[in-house]
Amino acid sequence: MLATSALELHAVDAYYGDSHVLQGVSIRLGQGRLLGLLGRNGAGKTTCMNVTVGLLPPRRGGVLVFGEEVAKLPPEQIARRGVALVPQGRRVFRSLTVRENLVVAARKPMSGGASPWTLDTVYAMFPRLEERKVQAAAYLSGGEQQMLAIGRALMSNPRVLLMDEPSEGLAPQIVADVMATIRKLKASGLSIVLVEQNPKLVFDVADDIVILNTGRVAVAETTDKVEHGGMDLSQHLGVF
Ligand SMILES: Nc1ncnc2c1ncn2[C@@H]1O[C@H](COP(=O)(O)OP(=O)(O)OP(=O)(O)O)[C@@H](O)[C@H]1O
Repeated sequence: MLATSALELHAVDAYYGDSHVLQGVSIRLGQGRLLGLLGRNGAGKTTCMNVTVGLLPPRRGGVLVFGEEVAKLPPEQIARRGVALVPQGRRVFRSLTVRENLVVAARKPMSGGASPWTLDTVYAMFPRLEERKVQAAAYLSGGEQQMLAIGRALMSNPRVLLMDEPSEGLAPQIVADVMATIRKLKASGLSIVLVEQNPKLVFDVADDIVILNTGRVAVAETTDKVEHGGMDLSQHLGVF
């Protein structure tokens, strides 16, 4: 029998108004694994994140967090169960200081979770944030804002971390830093979904890959199979 998944979307149908955006989407994230969620612009990746955190309740289907059904719960209740989102575009609180951004997100870990993240451990991971702790987030560079968005999610001591295009708009060296951070988080045992446009970035860190194409799962395989299995990915991802 399979071990309980960290996260499972089961036959999810989701709509924006009349627009049927996710059509029977099933995704399984194993505990301690990193799943790369790929797909072209508009494929439905962010919508999967919104469904998972309760911002867009699915019309049909289930969302299970460590085996517990959460699809009908409000976002706050889902966050309490240990799901944190690093949203696309960072969305830090621009008028708050770095420290305030982190403190407002603090939450005790669920019992049995990994060792707790605190201001000190977040600053140890991102020394740059400590250097800039009294600055308003609006004055941070894009890379620093991404560190802050990740640090803020960690302050909630999640069991499942969702990252929506964390490399977007960043210079290559900063992207490399973000990917190194993601590797460390995976090594700490966190279960992670990494949404990306760039398959090469994902192939480097992911255990498993799901590719969405116009709201449906087109591919769900191990990274090794996707990368070396001779699949034709161009129909789902374009040229890369
Ligand atoms: N708030 C909304 N209202 C109506 N339609 C939306 C809304 N947000 C997204 N959509 C539509 O839903 C579909 C899926 O969008 P989604 O943002 O999930 O895609 P994505 O794969 O994350 O793409 P991107 O890489 O551009 O972020 C698209 O057709 C998009 O136009």
